[in-house]
Amino acid sequence: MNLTVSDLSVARGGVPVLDGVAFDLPPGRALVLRGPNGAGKTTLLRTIAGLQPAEAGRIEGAEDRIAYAGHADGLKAMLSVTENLAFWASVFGTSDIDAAVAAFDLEELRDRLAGTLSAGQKRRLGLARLMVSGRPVWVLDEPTVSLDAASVALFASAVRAHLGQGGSAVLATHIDLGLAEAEVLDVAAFRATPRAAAADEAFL
Ligand SMILES: Nc1ncnc2c1ncn2[C@@H]1O[C@H](COP(=O)(O)OP(=O)(O)OP(=O)(O)O)[C@@H](O)[C@H]1O
Repeated sequence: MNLTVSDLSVARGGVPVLDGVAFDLPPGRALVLRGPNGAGKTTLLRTIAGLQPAEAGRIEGAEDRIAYAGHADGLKAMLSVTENLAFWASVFGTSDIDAAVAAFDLEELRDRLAGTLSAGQKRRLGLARLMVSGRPVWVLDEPTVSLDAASVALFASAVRAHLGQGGSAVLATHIDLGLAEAEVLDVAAFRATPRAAAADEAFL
């Protein structure tokens, strides 16, 4: 099933950010969002993930199919690495955490409390959660922040494996992950024009 976005308008804090966003993402493909700081990548990803409503337009193929990883890792500090992943496996109704532990090189950290991990280790654990979710569409906002070169390579391999298994991914990233099969969407092309009516109201 494709993730299809049509004529989508998104806003942040009541201010229009993007208008007319459209793409069609089939299984096995990745879409990389580009654009300068403040262009609207996070706002678009949050809307696709269902964390905020769209102003207009349609999103098809998203419901119950998305695993979202945003700026916050969303970890439980007082649970171990294994317990965090087991918790998420129970939330998503899956059971296998071993593949995610191996893919993100977490074996030696299994019994460590998440709160005691380094920033990059926390990020690896947060990303490992994507695999545990079993969800086909990964929506990722700057997933490589805090990762060293080796961890970026692990992450890129995990995304490639996910695509190879028929998954898909929409991700905002400023670095090249070497995903040859990825398409690029520059969100700056969809910049919303300010609504004149809203500005006029200040002078009524
Ligand atoms: N919590 C908020 N409340 C109001 N406006 C916000 C909020 N967060 C972001 N914005 C504004 O919304 C617009 C889009 O921001 P967004 O975070 O989506 O951009 P981005 O492309 O992800 O940027 P970056 O590359 O810096 O992460 C910007 O003008 C920003 O200042």
